[in-house]
Amino acid sequence: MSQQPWSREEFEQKLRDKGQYYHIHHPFHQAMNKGECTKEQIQGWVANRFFYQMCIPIKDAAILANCPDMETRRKWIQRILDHDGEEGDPRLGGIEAWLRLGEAVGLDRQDILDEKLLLPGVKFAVGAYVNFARRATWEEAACSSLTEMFAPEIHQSRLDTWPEHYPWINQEGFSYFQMRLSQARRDVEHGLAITLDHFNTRELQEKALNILQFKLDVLWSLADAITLAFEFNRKPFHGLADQQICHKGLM
Ligand SMILES: O=C(O)c1cc(C(=O)O)c2c(n1)C(=O)C(=O)c1cc(C(=O)O)[nH]c1-2
Repeated sequence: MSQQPWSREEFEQKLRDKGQYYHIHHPFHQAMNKGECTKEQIQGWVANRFFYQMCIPIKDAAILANCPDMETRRKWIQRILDHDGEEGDPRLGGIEAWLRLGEAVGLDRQDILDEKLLLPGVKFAVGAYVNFARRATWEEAACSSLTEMFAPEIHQSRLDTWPEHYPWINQEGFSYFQMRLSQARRDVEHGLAITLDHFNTRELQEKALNILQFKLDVLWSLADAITLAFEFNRKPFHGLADQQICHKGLM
């Protein structure tokens, strides 16, 4: 016989407990927030995280494409506008704000766009997330966005520690982290409501926890790839090529 579903409150708590595996606990993120990273390491993270940034609206468009519910689409579409920015709106979209963070840490905007520092491991991790959103149901894909429950804390910790640890970073670069504090909280409210409503048997609730773990794995793998390249100096094709090599497109 199948087990009783957890109550809404118990289920939400189990989702929130997954925060113990959030990338805020990854050694690379911990080092960044303790001021232990070099300029090259910060640049490596910013340039690679940009790929995640670029793919978020593509992932959200995939969710919209799979969602027959107009009310949900009306709310979900805001996520795309948050990242792409709206025409005529002086507020920055997330992608532009991230490019400015890139400039603030001393990177060239065109180099970021040309993926000069992008690692294959990061592409694979982010690609897995986008492809999951394409293939899964829209409720499952919405559930996978719930790592955002834990994101305001990591953005806030950067705002709290980076200006002191990395005085060479131009302060204007931090506006992305500031922006996301409120945007992530609003997104979570919506994503969580969808998840708590849809995953309403014990089997489905366990599936939701597994989906959230998948997304935690994506973020952890991304940080692992960056660690190998920028902390242990083992970029792909180390010893075989002078410059960084990575395929383009093909996702
Ligand atoms: O900097 C971070 O550590 C971090 C993590 C995450 C996340 O938890 O997936 C997101 C973001 N930032 C972020 O800025 C963002 O816009 C975002 C959207 C999503 C998503 O899954 O839809 N995650 C995240």
